[in-house]
This record gives sequence, structure tokens and C-alpha cells, in this order.
Amino acid sequence: MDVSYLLDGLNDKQRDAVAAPPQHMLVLAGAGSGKTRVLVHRLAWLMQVERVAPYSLLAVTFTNKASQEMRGRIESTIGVSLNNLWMGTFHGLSHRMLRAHYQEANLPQSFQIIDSDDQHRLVKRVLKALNLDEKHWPAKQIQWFINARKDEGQRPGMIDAGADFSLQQMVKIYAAYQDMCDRAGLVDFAEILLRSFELLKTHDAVRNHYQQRFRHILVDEFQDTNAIQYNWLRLLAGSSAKVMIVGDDDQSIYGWRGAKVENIQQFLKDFAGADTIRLEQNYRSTATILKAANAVISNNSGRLGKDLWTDGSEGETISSYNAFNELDEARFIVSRIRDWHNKGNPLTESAILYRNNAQSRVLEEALIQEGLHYRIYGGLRFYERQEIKDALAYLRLLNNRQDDAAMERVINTPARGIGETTMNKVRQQARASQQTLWQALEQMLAEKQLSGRAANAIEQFMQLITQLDTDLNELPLHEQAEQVIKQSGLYAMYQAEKGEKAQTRIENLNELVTACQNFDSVLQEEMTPLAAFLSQAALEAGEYQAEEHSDAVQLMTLHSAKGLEFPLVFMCGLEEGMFPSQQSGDDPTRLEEERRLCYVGMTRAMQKLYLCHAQSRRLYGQEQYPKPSRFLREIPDDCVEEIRLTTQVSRPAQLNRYSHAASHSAFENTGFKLGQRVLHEKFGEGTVLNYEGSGPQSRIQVNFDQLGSKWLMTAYARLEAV
Ligand SMILES: Nc1ncnc2c1ncn2[C@@H]1O[C@H](COP(=O)(O)OP(=O)(O)OP(=O)(O)O)[C@@H](O)[C@H]1O
Ligand SMILES: [Mg+2]
Repeated sequence: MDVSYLLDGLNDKQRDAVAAPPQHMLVLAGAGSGKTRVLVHRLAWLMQVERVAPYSLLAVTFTNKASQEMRGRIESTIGVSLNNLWMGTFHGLSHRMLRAHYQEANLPQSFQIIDSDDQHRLVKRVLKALNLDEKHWPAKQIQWFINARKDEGQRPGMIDAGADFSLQQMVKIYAAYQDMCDRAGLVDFAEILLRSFELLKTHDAVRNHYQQRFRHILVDEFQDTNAIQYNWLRLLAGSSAKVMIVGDDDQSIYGWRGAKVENIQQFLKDFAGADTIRLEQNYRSTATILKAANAVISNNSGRLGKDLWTDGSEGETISSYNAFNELDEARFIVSRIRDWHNKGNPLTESAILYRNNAQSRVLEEALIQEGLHYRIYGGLRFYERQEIKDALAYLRLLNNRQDDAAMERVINTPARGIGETTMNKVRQQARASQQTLWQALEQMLAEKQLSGRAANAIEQFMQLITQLDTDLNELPLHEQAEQVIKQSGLYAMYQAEKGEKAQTRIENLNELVTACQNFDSVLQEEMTPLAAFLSQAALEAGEYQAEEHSDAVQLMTLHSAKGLEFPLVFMCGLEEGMFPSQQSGDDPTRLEEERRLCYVGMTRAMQKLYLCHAQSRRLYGQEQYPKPSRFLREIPDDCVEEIRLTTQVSRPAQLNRYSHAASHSAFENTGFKLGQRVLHEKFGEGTVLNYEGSGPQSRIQVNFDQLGSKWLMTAYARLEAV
């Protein structure tokens, strides 16, 4: 059989890796050198040449999206259906295992995954139950503690708190939280991994089954595995599976979440005889972008060391834009995307990357104003929206009455007159008798412990859920969803709200029905379609793309950009305190992680890279005047040019490229510059902050010394420069 096509489009080193005999392998290489491509070809090679059945392969990807893409690519290359191939994220795969062996894992069949919001709510309940003051025990911190322990594989009983009172308390809270989850059949994200690890560890039969099944295990983005994931891999691999990992120590960006880049060296120790293959040619970026990225990362110490070169063209210079404020930054970016789009380039090929999710709002607004479609990638968007979570909570209750997190969310949404006082009583009862809310309510109603309006309302609510469950059971998933949204009263509630926001909510609810319609649950024969959908929704949260195929600008955090590539990339907010972030402070370890994040961001760009920073930024309601990021200074001068807008204001030549200088941005069509002082006949003096629109429709925003900020129609404002 001619299998040469499996080696097409690969260089010699890549071929060595793809066509190696079955063995352990580490592919260690910089960004854009084809690691992921090698992994995909290797999978195909194993199936076609080594005749390994898809059933015997396990592949771990960084996102669910990546695994779908890979699956599609391999299926179309080798023309074999991969239904039997286990491919997904650590979480996805572990979850699948828990579903298949829920009894051994000590879980109810209908167990439900909860997100960090649900977790937050549950932690708060635990604090109340333990009579602890949230001021001293902030729920967020506790969540962090619990998740970190789980990532290390530690159960409450395994933590030795010694005489440390505060740690003792934390452990107590952790234990109580876990009890509550177990009773309600709820599983948080960290729990998915830990449970599945424990399942393999303690159940010989299960472990043996998978060890015999998986002949080859392949892992992408290995540098970001944490302790529990690594141990999970080792257990699965046992002594006979061959493991191939691909990664880049310079792109390890999840240290703050417990990822250990040291796992790369550990791998070489644990998997004896592993071959290390280094790829050095970059196929993604222009020489200029690569040179700049290499220069930045060279400031880090303790790297495993890699050379990365390209024989591609030098390409365009990197542009750096010094914005007046975050609005100016957003407008600049959007105007450049508009130009790029006008030249016939698809929007999907452009990406805006930022350090914090909160930065997206201003960018979103600028895009909307310009009428450009955009999509937020990986940021827990669609499924995080209030109305979607409401609807899902109802569906979750149909699936599992004991789901306390869902119960808390919708028992009084829409409002049914079930107040906090009543709920507190119920919670207390549930606590006292170790019941879930649903169980407690059943008992309280039976014993007539609740009375009057609230009792009626609760009874009706519970009837509604039971009724929906029986009525809808046999319907296709999307009809179930549609009926639940309508009969629960959610639809009517949001319709009554009126206004644009409510309209969007309704659209989102409709979109949820569409999502159910498109949902394909074939791969999950262990579950009902509803259970499968709920799990998928919880797992994929932000990755879900409402309009997968429409042309849209891609917005995402730097973290979620890992592994992706775009012809046009904007990195924004390159300011001290923003990126590197405030929290990294002067801690060298964290600073280096920020620098790796910068390296990840820059190496996403294929043709053109823009780096933006603002002289003033309003974030979380506060105005700041940050210094340009140190990362900007680490880029060689000949790789960057500074952009000057259509302005008359020239900058003193001796000023450093990134020093603080007065803004030189100007309004093309109002005659005023951002930051300029102006006088209004009624409002007095002020500073120009922003503008929008053009021609007679244009509006200008001025921060008046006496009155604060106001929007004015430029044509009527009769502002004078002062
Ligand atoms: N031998 C090759 N010839 C031409 N193009 C290649 C070759 N190898 C990889 N590429 C292309 O280079 C780009 C980068 O490849 P890939 O995404 O696999 O790199 P990577 O090492 O996984 O990057 P990252 O570290 O960012 O995950 C992709 O567009 C890929 O198709
Ligand atoms: Mg990759």
C-alpha cells in the first residue's frame, strides 16, 4: 500500500517523528514548528501503517474544538471513521470514563457537572452551614483552595493541617463542601480529573481494561499538564502503551493553575527509552515576527533551549500603537480590521488578544458600532449568560432532582413568591438531616412544616418539574428544551422585561433550542440525550460557537489563543500592571510566565502583528495611567515601527518610542484631538475623551471639569479649543 501521502507536507524531522516505530517519544519544539501537525499525522500513520485500530488509540488535545478539527482532518485523509477513537481534553476524556463507570466511581448515574459559579454558590452555603463569616473566609479563596488540592490529588483526609488553625478550617470546609456535592450528585471541574484518577487507581478491573485497550497515547500541549493529569496518564499507559507527548516549555502558561512544566523532564525519567525529537523550522510566522518573539522569550532563564528559524519572507514590520485611552485603542484596532476586510480578507483571519476578559467589552462595543461581526472564543460566553444558565438549570432538574445548584438557581426564577426566609428554613432542614433541597422539601411538605403561599408555590414548582419530566421524556431533545423554556415561565419572564437586553435574552434562549437541535449524541450511548447535552454544555461552556461558520473577528484571551494561528493579530493592553499583570508584581517566576504568555500571543500571528497600549485606561471603574509594558522594550527596534495617526502633532524626536508623551491621535472629522482642552458656552471647560459616528451624525464625548462626562452632537456643541 502506498502510504507516502501520510508523509506529504512534512520536513525530515517531522517525518522521523511520524514514521518512528512504536515507542515513547517527546517532540519538543517552539511555536509554529508543526508539533500539532506531527501529532495528527502520527495518528493516521499508526492506523494506516502500524494497523492500530482506532479503538486502541487515545489522543489528548488542549480544547474540544481542537479535537473536533483533528478528527475531521484525519477522517478525511484516511477515509476511516473514527467513532471508536478516544480523542478529547483531559476533562472530556475523564468525564467519559466516569460516565462509563459511574458505579465504580461512586456516583449516581445522573451526576451533573457544575461550573465555577455553581461551585461558588455551594461554597457559600457550606460557610453558612458551618457558621463561618464570609468576610474571614472569602468563598473565592476557598474555591481556589479546594480546586488546587484536587489538582494535587488531595482529599481532605490527606491534608495534614498540623496546628495551623486556618488550614484546619479550610480542610473542614473542603470536607463539608465535598459531602454536599456527593449527596447531590454534583461534580466540579477539578473533581472530574481526581475522580477519574482515583477510579483507575483503586479499581484494578477498570485500570486493566484501559491499559489493555490503549496501545498508544498521544498528548498535545503537554507543557501545561498538572500533577493529576500526569498521574492519570501514567496510570492509563501502564507498562505497555507507547506514549508520545508534544510540547514547548516556552509556552507553559498555566503554572498559576498548577500546571508543571517539569512534567516534561519527569516524562523522560518515567518513560524509559523515550526518543526526543526537536523541530526547529517555523512555518507559521514571518521572519520579523519570529525574530521579535524569540527576542522577547530570550529574557527568560532556565529554558530547555530551542532554536527556531524560518525560511519564509521577512514580511511586514510589527506595528506598535500608542493609544490615548482604551477607547482609542479599540477604535484603532477596529479601523485596521475594517481596512483589512475591505481588501477582501475574511474577518475570521483576524484576532484580537487580550490579557483579561474584562478588556473585551470595550472592543466588543467598538466592533458593534462599526458593524463588524465578532465571536468571543473560549471565554465562557454563551453558556455563561444568565438566561441560558436558567434554562439549563431547569433541564438539569428534569435530569436530576437532587441537583442543589440548579434548584437554588431556579426555584424562585421566575419569581413565585418563594422568599429567602422560606429558603433558609429549607436549607437548614436539608443540612440538619443531610438531605438535598428536593428531599427536604418533600419531607417538609408532607409534614406540613411549610404553610400558606410559599408552600403552595413550592408544591406547584415541584409538580411542574415532575410534570415536565414525564410529559417531555419521549420528545426529541430540542423540543424538550423548547417546552421547558416556555412552560417554566422563563420565556414569558424575559419577554415581559422588554428592551434590547431582554430581546437578546430571548434570542439566546432560541439559540439554545438550536444548539439542542444540532447536538449529536451518538458518541455518548451511555447517556440519555438530555444528560449528554447537559454534560457537553458544562464541559464546552465557552467553546460553543453560536454561528460557527459565519465570518467574524476572533476575540479571546491570550490564554485561550494557545495552539491557534491567524494572519492578522492584535495584542492589546501592553501596559505594566495589565500585561505583565499586576499580580505578577516583581515575582520573577510569575513574570516569566507572563513573558511566555507574550511569546504565545506574538507567535499566533502569521503575517501582521499589531501591539497596542494606552496612556490611560479605565478598568473596573478606575482611571489609570500605566507605563508601556516592558515586553515592548524587549523587541528589537528594527522589528517595530510606531504608528502615527492622521495628526498634525509631531512628537519630539528624542523621546523614547514607549515613553509617556501627549497623545497624537486626532479626530479626522471633528477637528478636535483626544485629550484636547475645550470650552463649551454652558458647561465650561473640559477634556475631549471620545467620539463616534461621522459627518452631521458625529458625537463627541467631553469630560467637563464641573459636570463630568457628557456626549454632545458635534455639529451643535460649538466647542472652542482653549
Ligand atoms: N512541513 C511543513 N510544511 C508546511 N507547513 C507546515 C509544515 N509543518 C507545519 N506546517 C504549518 O505550520 C503551521 C504551524 O503548525 P502547527 O500548528 O502544527 O505548529 P505547533 O508547533 O503545533 O504550534 P504551537 O506551538 O503554536 O501549537 C500550521 O499552519 C501548519 O499547517
Ligand atoms: Mg500546536
